[in-house]
Amino acid sequence: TTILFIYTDAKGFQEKEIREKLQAFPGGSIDLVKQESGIAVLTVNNPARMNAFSGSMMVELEERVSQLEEWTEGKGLIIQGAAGTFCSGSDLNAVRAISNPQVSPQYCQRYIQSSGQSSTQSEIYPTLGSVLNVVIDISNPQVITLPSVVGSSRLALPLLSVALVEGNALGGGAELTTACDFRLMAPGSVIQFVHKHMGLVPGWGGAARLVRIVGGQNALKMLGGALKIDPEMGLQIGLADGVLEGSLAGSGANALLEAEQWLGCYTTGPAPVIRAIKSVVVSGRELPLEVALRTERDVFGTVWGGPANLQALATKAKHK
Ligand SMILES: CC[C@H](C(=O)O)C(=O)SCCNC(=O)CCNC(=O)[C@H](O)C(C)(C)COP(=O)(O)OP(=O)(O)OC[C@H]1O[C@@H](n2cnc3c(N)ncnc32)[C@H](O)[C@@H]1OP(=O)(O)O
Repeated sequence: TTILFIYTDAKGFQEKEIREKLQAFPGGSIDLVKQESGIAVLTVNNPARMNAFSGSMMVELEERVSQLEEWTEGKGLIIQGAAGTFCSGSDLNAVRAISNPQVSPQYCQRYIQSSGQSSTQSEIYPTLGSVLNVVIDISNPQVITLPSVVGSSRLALPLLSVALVEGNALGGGAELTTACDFRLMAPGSVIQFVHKHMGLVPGWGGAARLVRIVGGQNALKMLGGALKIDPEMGLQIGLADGVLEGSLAGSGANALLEAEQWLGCYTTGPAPVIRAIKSVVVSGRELPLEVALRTERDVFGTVWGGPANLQALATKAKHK
């Protein structure tokens, strides 16, 4: 299965073992609603901790992404946080427990053994990060399966994805926003890579993606200054793709409606065509040119002569 592939492929970790370790830190949920419109909504739901990621939520995220991979009618994905705020990163209670072997000696011992690390406390924290990295990076919301004709491995979900940022996206939450194609910010919202204040750097792939989104100069400033990026600054540096209207924002339902309308501009049309668009753009961005060109030709072959193409030819469309 996909899950098995993910976990066994990643540094030799076994699925069951990793699941058990993460499940030792429960709380919250990752909720998925697939809609008729072809747009799914994924909600990071742990409001008592400002939607921080518990261990069990990591496991659920991977499961939801697998479900999205199997959703062939899907075109778009909105990732939001529950109760008007996005995500405050890792659950600090779990991080503290793992950083202190006296709180959870058995867990730490097993963890250290399986990861081949030594047992000093300073090595335990980054080790947790690498487990989270395995889960987030490989099952990040951009992970896609290219059409089988390409014979390629997973790159990203074949869905156009948006992070709907209300309230705060901090630490790992800021990293999660970068795993989406687009970011929409509500008035008053903040994206902040607080890693420096935690004595850290991003470890979930957030730095590498951030550089691609805003460029090296802006990424250095954002990480170096742990800058609070508001919607205006977000637009200015290209981190935000849009700002929600003040009149609609503030109520979760309205913000979501607005995000759906915004995303609908790009997902209107037949699913195979929208998914093909995502595939050619991701392969163009992520793969070496020669491979990307080959991929594009193959993806083209999946829509050429397809229903949408034939219908367009039959209607003698004018594009003005
Ligand atoms: C740096 C990367 C690293 C990784 O990759 O693993 C991380 O992501 S570490 C986590 C980084 N995030 C933080 O440090 C967030 C810390 N929290 C805050 O700054 C504030 O709580 C804030 C701004 C999110 C919200 O402030 P506000 O005043 O509106 O609410 P409270 O502070 O009263 O928060 C309510 C409640 O939520 C708990 N909380 C918030 N964030 C976390 C978290 N990341 N993990 C666990 N719990 C969290 C907070 O402690 C409060 O709980 P309570 O029991 O009511 O005291």
